[in-house]
Amino acid sequence: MYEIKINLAHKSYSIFIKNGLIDYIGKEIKKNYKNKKIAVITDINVEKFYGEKIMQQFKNDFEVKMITVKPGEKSKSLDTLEYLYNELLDFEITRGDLIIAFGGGVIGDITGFAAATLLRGIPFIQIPTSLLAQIDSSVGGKVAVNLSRGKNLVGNFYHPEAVFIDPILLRTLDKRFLYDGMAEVIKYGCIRDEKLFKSLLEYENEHELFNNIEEIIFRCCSIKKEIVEKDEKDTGERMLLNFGHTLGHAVEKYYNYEKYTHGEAVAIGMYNITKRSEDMGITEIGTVSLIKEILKKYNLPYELPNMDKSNNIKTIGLDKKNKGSYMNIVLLKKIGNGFIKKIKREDIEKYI
Ligand SMILES: NC(=O)c1ccc[n+]([C@@H]2O[C@H](COP(=O)([O-])OP(=O)(O)OC[C@H]3O[C@@H](n4cnc5c(N)ncnc54)[C@H](O)[C@@H]3O)[C@@H](O)[C@H]2O)c1
Ligand SMILES: O=C(O)C(=O)C[C@@H](O)[C@H](O)[C@H](O)COP(=O)(O)O
Ligand SMILES: [Zn+2]
Repeated sequence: MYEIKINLAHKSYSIFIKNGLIDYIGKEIKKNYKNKKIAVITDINVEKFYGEKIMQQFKNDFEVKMITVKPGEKSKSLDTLEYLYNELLDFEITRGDLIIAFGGGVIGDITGFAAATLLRGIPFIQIPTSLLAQIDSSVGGKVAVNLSRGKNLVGNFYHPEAVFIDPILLRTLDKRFLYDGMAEVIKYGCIRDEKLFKSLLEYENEHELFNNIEEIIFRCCSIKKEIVEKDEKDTGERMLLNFGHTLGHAVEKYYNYEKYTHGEAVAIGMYNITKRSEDMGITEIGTVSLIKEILKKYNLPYELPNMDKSNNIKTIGLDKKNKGSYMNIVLLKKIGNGFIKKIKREDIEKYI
């Protein structure tokens, strides 16, 4: 079993990674939690595959309730949040109990935000089930819901008590969402780890990728740990994790979260901002062609769709990396070497 400890000034917690962990997760949780109510929040797809399995783990030792929402980004909304608050209150949950986020990034983000805010904070655990959630969203404490104006506009930093990752759960993941997660894996390679990037280019097939998935998850979570420990609140280095997201979030929102998944939109964002920065002489020549090659290999889009530019600029105006009249954008010097560039708001058009 891999264990990665996240050490923050105010809290520490562990990420456990092991094939088959789902089969004894109840025992692991029981080591630290007794006599508690547990509310498991999930979506319909994950419930279909693993609902019974997870309930089986808790039903003898805890009073447990499963709360299920519709799958997909549209569920990361204020309406779903209110539904969750009501279900949790019907269960008479208290701050002495436990909430479990059991699903992909959508479930992790909304459950984390509900846990952060209901009764001013209830402890929660992440059991991520999609690749994206296992390598990115379950770690680091960013929790949020979307508003109609944009992504993650209402949120908080609220860390889980622990993260339990079982890569075997990825076997039932739809191929589209496997690649969706690969976009964020590629992101880590771009900003921090040329070796990871190159190995992703070299895998001959999906079988080889799956053979290495536990290590890939470990590597991505380790990079995130290093960055989050230095800059938990996203005021500096953590912004690197937002590579491709300035434009990506605008693309997702422009199509009302229906046309592109988060990872697909981030792929478009990474390619297009790098194309511009390479043209401007900021990024080493050849970088964008490597990004194109890797995105094509993992069935990810890269071309910017024909969108209304002024609408995009308006959405980007709400990006959380903005500070007053300045924006922070994430660019690459080359593969494996990301940096943050401070630009004037009016200059953003040059980069997107
Ligand atoms: N908090 C963060 O740091 C952070 C980081 C990256 C992304 N995010 C957020 O994460 C979200 C995207 O996450 P996602 O890609 O996991 O989307 P998702 O939660 O919608 O999951 C993708 C799909 O896979 C299904 N699924 C999940 N696990 C499965 C399994 N094991 N077997 C079968 N089906 C399964 C889900 O039902 C869903 O249909 C976005 O909202 C994004 O903004 C947050
Ligand atoms: O953990 C981070 O920091 C990230 O930026 C990770 C991103 O992959 C993720 O999509 C995050 O939710 C984006 O955050 P936001 O601050 O741009 O809303
Ligand atoms: Zn992301």
